[in-house]
Amino acid sequence: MFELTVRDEFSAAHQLRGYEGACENLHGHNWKVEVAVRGSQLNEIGILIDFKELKKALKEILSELDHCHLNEHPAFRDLNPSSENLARFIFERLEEKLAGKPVEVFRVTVCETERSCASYFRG
Ligand SMILES: Nc1nc2c(c(=O)[nH]1)N=C([C@H](O)[C@H](O)COP(=O)(O)OP(=O)(O)OP(=O)(O)O)CN2
Ligand SMILES: [Zn+2]
Repeated sequence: MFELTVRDEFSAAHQLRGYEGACENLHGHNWKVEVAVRGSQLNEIGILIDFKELKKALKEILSELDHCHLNEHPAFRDLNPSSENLARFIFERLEEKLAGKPVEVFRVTVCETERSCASYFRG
């Protein structure tokens, strides 16, 4: 089994509805995102999937979130744009984009700061 990871980032504003504290107010983060995919079948040149293809898929998803007020995004109108929910959103979008490819999305990690990250994976 092989595991590949790619990383990217986006900047966005959010507010955590119902949070008791400053995070309920509108504020922003430079979110860092890491995606891990797994698979076992290498192609004839010895790669699982081109890093370029993974990075392009991730970039397309993050461009939808970049410079947005996340609470106004259709996915987060009724769901708090927490790091956890963002990680799951990116995971599910990536699964759609990589359908039919020889990899499984394994884990998506979203970091609000260098010290605070949430990961989503299927347990
Ligand atoms: N489990 C989660 N907890 C919190 C989330 C979240 O998405 N999942 N989000 C927030 C807020 O977005 C807040 O902006 C971040 O708070 P915090 O990590 O405390 O940010 P600080 O800038 O204060 O970071 P320090 O590491 O304390 O400097 C809150 N909680
Ligand atoms: Zn925040």
